[in-house]
Amino acid sequence: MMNGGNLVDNDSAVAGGVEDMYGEDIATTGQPVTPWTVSVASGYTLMRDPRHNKGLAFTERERDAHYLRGLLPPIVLSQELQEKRIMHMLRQYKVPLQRYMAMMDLQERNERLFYKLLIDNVEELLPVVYTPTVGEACQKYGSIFRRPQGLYISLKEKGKILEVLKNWPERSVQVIVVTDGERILGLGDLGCQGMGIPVGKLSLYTALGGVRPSACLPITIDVGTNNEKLLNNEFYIGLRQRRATGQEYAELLHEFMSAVKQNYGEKVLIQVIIDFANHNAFELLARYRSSHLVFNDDIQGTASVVLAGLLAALKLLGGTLADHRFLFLGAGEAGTGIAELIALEMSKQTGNPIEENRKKIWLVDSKGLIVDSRKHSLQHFKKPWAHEHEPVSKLVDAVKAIKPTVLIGTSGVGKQFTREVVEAMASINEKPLIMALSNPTSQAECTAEEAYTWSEGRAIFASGSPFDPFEYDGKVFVPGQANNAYIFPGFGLGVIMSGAIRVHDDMLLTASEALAAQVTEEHFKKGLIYPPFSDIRKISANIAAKVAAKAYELGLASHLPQPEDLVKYAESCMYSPVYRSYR
Ligand SMILES: NC(=O)C1=CN([C@@H]2O[C@H](COP(=O)(O)OP(=O)(O)OC[C@H]3O[C@@H](n4cnc5c(N)ncnc54)[C@H](OP(=O)(O)O)[C@@H]3O)[C@@H](O)[C@H]2O)C=CC1
Ligand SMILES: CC(=O)C(=O)O
Ligand SMILES: [Mg+2]
Repeated sequence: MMNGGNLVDNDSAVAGGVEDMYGEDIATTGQPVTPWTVSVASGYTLMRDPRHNKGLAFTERERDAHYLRGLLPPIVLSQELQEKRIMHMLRQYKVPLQRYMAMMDLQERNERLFYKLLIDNVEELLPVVYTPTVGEACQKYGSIFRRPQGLYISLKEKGKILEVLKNWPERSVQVIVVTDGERILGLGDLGCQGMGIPVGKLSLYTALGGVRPSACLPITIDVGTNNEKLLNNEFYIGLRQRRATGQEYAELLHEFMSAVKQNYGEKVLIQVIIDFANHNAFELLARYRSSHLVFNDDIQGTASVVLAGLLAALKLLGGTLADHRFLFLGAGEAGTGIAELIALEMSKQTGNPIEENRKKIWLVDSKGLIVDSRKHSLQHFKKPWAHEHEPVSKLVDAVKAIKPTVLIGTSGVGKQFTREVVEAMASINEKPLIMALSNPTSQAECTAEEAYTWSEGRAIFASGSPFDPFEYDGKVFVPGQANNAYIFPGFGLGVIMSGAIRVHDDMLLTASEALAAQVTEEHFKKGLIYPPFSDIRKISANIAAKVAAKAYELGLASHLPQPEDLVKYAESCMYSPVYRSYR
């Protein structure tokens, strides 16, 4: 059964006013089509339809009109009271995974109530549906699995991916978030169980960026896993084989990318690539960025959010971006992605060639500082960062040698910013800027408490997963959360509302500036370099407006004419979870 509302995609209308929504008319007699039927839900079916269910909030009139009498207890609750009741219930759970499961159950039961909770209680619930709890949920996905969410495309579907896409009940998809599960947060290869990440990210596209839930499609591509524990786990939900690589992998991914374009068209559909291992992630982005509307959240989204934090932090640190020296622990997707965007912004600001700016940025990988003598054996994305220097193997020695003003952790390995490292940063800088970006919390390079204590309260600190405020020497420090969740929802909305056909680096830079502009004096006083998530819908509308404006300026926007007030337009496009009345 199809849900009502939002079924009509005007672009697919055929002559004569008949809409060929399901491709039945254009299909030849030899091509299989899906026999969709559309019906109006009522009674028990209506209550079991998460998109339309209101539970006890169905009004007396709706109960009469929709055959619900007797199926519900007599009381009628407001959505606000339902929200209060469920928040109360959630707070009873002491185990984060129980909260996660309760939230997933709610999403499956009553979608609008799920989003109302998430929007109204974003700071409390973000750590539940997103990092860190989503990490644990992925690790245990096989055991906690109830109803499947999203689309699973495995090697078994090779040659049939277009048909699989047609099984998805929504026709007006605007954002696809896809993972192959090989690098889930800093937890490594979780194979098919990585599905929790696209599901979680897309719930943020809706809650934080206002993209309609029906327009969001989470996908996991299952090419096997090299995680022995999962392969030997009887509850594992994915293909029980080692990962396909090389041509077999490339062919499946190519079929997927082509099928998506064929099924949905290239206009106004952003394919967001997340948590792939870096060797595939860079390759996919390079291969498809000129033919598809692709966005790699770990490379591009992370870069944009960190640059925003740096631009804001300059108000506390002083100087321009080019006056600072940057050292990264971790030279993968996140590390090199951020480094490149910083260098690009420096070029925009100073007019210096990007090669010059790169020299202010140093990276350490698992083998030590990236230096010119290692160039021949480096992966291609590390080569631009191989500067002249003698080899240095330990991070603390790299800190002492490079004397960075900013230290950024993107290693996926916890506890790497030791006391020695933080103290070295604090001895070089009055206000050391330390970002421990690795997720989930267990993988953070250091905790907020460690950063503040070891720097004697002088560090400016932000982390990928949230930390509670910490009191040191009578002062309360509020750690910021440097997470791409600040950027991707608003960025996606900006792309969708402008009908941008490609993602351009200038759109990332403008998103950073838009986010940095939302940090106020009041936030700086608390040591924050990001605005609070509680303002995220307003922040996302601003990011969306700036991204859309840039798309129009670059000639990449296809929704014409350009709306006059893009912030207002962004706000008007945003999904609201408030219940609708049923006739
Ligand atoms: N806060 C946020 O918004 C985001 C956070 N992240 C987090 O960043 C982390 C890394 O992600 P990503 O860049 O995609 O991963 P990658 O696998 O692409 O990169 C990891 C890098 O860390 C290096 N590394 C691993 N172990 C060590 C070590 N012990 N010492 C020094 N370097 C080490 C690796 O070295 P080598 O190359 O030699 O193997 C590699 O260069 C993850 O934990 C992820 O959760 C990612 C995206 C967004
Ligand atoms: C936040 C995110 O995208 C990651 O940790 O991979
Ligand atoms: Mg990620």
